[in-house]
Amino acid sequence: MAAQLESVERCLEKHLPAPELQEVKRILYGKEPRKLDLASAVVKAASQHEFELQGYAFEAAAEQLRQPRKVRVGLIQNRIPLPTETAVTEQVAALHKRIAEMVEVAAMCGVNIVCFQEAWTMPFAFCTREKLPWTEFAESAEDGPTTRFCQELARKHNMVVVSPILERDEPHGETLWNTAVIISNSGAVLGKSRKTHIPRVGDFNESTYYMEGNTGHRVFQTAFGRIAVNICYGRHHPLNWLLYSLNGAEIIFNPSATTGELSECMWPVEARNAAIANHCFTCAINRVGTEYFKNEFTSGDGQKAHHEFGYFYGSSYVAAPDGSRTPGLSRLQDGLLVAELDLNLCRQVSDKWNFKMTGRYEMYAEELAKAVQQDFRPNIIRE
Ligand SMILES: NC(=O)NCCC(=O)O
Repeated sequence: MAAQLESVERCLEKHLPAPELQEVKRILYGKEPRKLDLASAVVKAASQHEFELQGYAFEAAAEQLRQPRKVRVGLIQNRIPLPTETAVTEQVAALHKRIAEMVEVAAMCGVNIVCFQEAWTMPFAFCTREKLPWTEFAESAEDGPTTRFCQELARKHNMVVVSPILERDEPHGETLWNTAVIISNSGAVLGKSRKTHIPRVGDFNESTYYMEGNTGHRVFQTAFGRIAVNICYGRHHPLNWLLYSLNGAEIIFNPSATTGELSECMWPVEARNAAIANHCFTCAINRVGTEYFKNEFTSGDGQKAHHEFGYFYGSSYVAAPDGSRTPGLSRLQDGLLVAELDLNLCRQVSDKWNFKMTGRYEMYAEELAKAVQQDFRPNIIRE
């Protein structure tokens, strides 16, 4: 039943009278980003390929010494096109095909940096705790078929591609990782960023498959700005966002896979709060739909075994450092969200709110260093 709601914003638009709607939007979403005027050919292409297309621009004040630094990001959310029982190579090929057609439209919209959802080349099968065939979806981040596919996209469209995959690290004992590969608009692999925090909640049994990432909080200098990737569960960890920001990230992508019962009330808050707290843009992406697995699995909660692990509610959005945000993409269908970001807004908001100056990092560092010691005792004053 809940899965039938298209989006919170559509619901508000449908039911609130115009003046109240404007006021509710102002309070809930902040300054409304301008709607992008997308060419009719683009709108038609999206509709032909049966996905939603939305476009917005976040503007910054004009400055005397700096030109506007406008970059267009594209967030892609999608269902898995084939049943999970289909041969691995067929599933991957179908996903490549789907993403290629969506990226084609992103290119028509002038997108400079595109990011896909977490583990985009596969069903989110970690709930099953089975190894085969799911581990067969793992690929080399440096030269696997998906990275080569994304390199072609990057070259063809002069676009930076953020490609979150299940990585098989051959030189290190063929270990598995949850990794985002960052491909420059030149087509070169700029590097990779591994998921820092592995969930231990509900059916997200990912710790059965891979370890906490060891790539730290690296930031990638691209032709269009400095970007970082905070994969899914990392969004619950404010220090994770902070460290990408301390390393200079202007845009932090959060490719995710998360379900309604578990996290939907947290979704609109976390990435948006990170944009505010760190004076940067954040881009939250979630997959869509219900994925069915042939073999039943249990959730270790005494309930009956089941074949699905919940509804992935889409709702991808972009948040800006001034607290404003785009509406979410649909909860129900594939979608491309295009957002034009003037990166000058990051410093403008920083100069206004000064969190990087008012933050007491030395004090936090000192107290954290004590808190992780074995002999630590909480600093509680008692009568
Ligand atoms: N993929 C993933 O880390 N999901 C965990 C659930 C959540 O963070 O909402």
